[in-house]
Amino acid sequence: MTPRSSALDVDVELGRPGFALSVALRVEPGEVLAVLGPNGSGKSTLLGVLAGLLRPDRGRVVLGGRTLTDAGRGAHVPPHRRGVGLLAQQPLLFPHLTAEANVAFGPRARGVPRRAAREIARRWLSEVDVLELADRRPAELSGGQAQRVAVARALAAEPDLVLLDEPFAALDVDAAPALRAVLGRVLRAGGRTALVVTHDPLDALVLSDRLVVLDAGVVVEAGPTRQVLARPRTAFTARIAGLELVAGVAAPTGLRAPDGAVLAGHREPGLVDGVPAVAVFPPRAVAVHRERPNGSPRNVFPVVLAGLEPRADVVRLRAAAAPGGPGWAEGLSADVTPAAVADLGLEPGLPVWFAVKATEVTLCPAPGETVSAR
Ligand SMILES: Nc1ncnc2c1ncn2[C@@H]1O[C@H](COP(=O)(O)OP(=O)(O)OP(=O)(O)O)[C@@H](O)[C@H]1O
Repeated sequence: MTPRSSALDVDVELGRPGFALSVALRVEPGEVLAVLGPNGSGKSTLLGVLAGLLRPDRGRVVLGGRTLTDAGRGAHVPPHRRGVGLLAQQPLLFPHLTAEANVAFGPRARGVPRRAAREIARRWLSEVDVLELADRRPAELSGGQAQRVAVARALAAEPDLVLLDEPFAALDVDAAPALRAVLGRVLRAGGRTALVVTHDPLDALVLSDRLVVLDAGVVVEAGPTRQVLARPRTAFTARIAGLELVAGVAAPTGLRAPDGAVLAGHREPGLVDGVPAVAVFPPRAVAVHRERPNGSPRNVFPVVLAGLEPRADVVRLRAAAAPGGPGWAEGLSADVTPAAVADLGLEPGLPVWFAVKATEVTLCPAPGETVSAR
């Protein structure tokens, strides 16, 4: 389980009728980069170029100083020699092999003797919490279990770069958060250089240090994940981010914000008290009141309305910090119906209360804070 940390440098162009990918990016050794973007923006095409399944028209892919692709020189290392591990949406395990033999496959292919490969496989199965399933075949595993075995298999091969293609897309809502936590842990512990393609901003938040947003084949935004999602520079990113964020530290009762206020929420598996964390919720989960509400478990805080923007079927309210209220409320949004705006007589400058049900808030670690030194 030697950590492998290689930098990835990509500068490629690939054209198709009606579509052009033109991407330059660098992933630092041990860094996890998320690639977010809508359907057809080129995410899978980029992964295909990195994995060696597609040849770009122009440019280079360099991993840990090795040139994997150089279109100008016609150089192209084939997929299985790249030191690149791909975790696809479907686990793609060998059906006739046990979980253990599936994971041992990579080490065996590298020439590791049988017993040692078996030990490596068992270590990785234990790492992803499925050691007790070592003797089962893929048909005897649930989707979530099979995907854990696939994670173990990808990492046991000691790739210099891990590519994750929507790794939770095929899982049900219960299995996805647990696997997300496991992946976050093993990628970080191993200091892996990784690139994760996803539609889901929550995946990006839990797994990645940095984020790029692709649209129509080009990078439209890039930066530390939390910063990009919390303060999107383009309306496009704001729309896909679609999340409100409060940063703080994980505490037994929730997220402790810098002013000491605690936001209650649903904890992502693996969240450890005392680490930097974020509370995340969609603006539609925020209810607005003229008077302080009582009752069901809610996170309630005073704000001043800074602006009202009509959207498709809602009005987005922008908050400013209220005098004496929490500073972290500055810039938060609430989506309410036009009827609620009229009923409550909402207008800029009005002091109101925002209330968010704890069940609508997700508490997750803020990896960008803990992992990346930059
Ligand atoms: N094999 C192919 N042949 C021709 N065009 C393709 C092929 N695969 C993808 N495309 C086109 O290339 C563009 C980029 O597709 P790509 O699959 O990379 O997008 P994506 O961001 O991964 O989308 P999604 O989120 O839907 O998977 C799209 O216009 C798509 O229609």
